[in-house]
Amino acid sequence: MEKGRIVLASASPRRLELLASAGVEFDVFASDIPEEPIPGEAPADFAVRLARDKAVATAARTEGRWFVGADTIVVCAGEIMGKPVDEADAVRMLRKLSGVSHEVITGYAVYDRERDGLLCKAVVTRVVFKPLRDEEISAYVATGCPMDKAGAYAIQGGAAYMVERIDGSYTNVVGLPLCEVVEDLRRIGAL
Ligand SMILES: Cc1cn([C@H]2C[C@H](O)[C@@H](COP(=O)(O)OP(=O)(O)OP(=O)(O)O)O2)c(=O)[nH]c1=O
Repeated sequence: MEKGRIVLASASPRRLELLASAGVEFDVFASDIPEEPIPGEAPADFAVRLARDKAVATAARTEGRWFVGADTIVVCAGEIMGKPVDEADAVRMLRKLSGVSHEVITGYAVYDRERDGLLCKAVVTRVVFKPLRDEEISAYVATGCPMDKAGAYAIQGGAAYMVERIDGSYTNVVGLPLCEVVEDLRRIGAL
């Protein structure tokens, strides 16, 4: 694989690690896209729109052929949860997730600059949390870990023990549905 042809449009260390773990060679270029849902926008459409914007905006700013953008959101009882704005917000989100089922949606997009082609998808994983005690929530929030995670938790970190069940892709929850992304990159000739 010729280096520099795939660009991951992300500042997320999780996405970088996941894509690298699949043996894909790529460059990284962080995008800076405002993340606000349009009123009435369906959650999956929102995640895909952001993923597309990240990929396309990055293509305008740096060299490369294929640009991969992604966005992960948590959806619980109709609420789209991005990253918490502060610790109180993280506590609120974790209380809401306690003992119930929610969806983690990662939208991803691959922009092919040479063909001006765009591939976009959303992958959904269902996650069920055990009921959380207030002390568990406050201890976890005090670690600081929830602050840069959608839904205020990291399944790969301190929240692993809170997860009772998961139905669907695990890497999708961490931030990039690896199986699907690698398959798509192969299909479009990027790998
Ligand atoms: C639910 C969950 C989310 N997350 C992370 C993945 C994403 O990094 C983050 C959601 O924020 P995103 O806005 O999707 O991504 P980002 O801002 O971190 O990076 P970029 O936009 O530059 O690509 O939450 C976990 O690491 N573990 C989890 O279990």
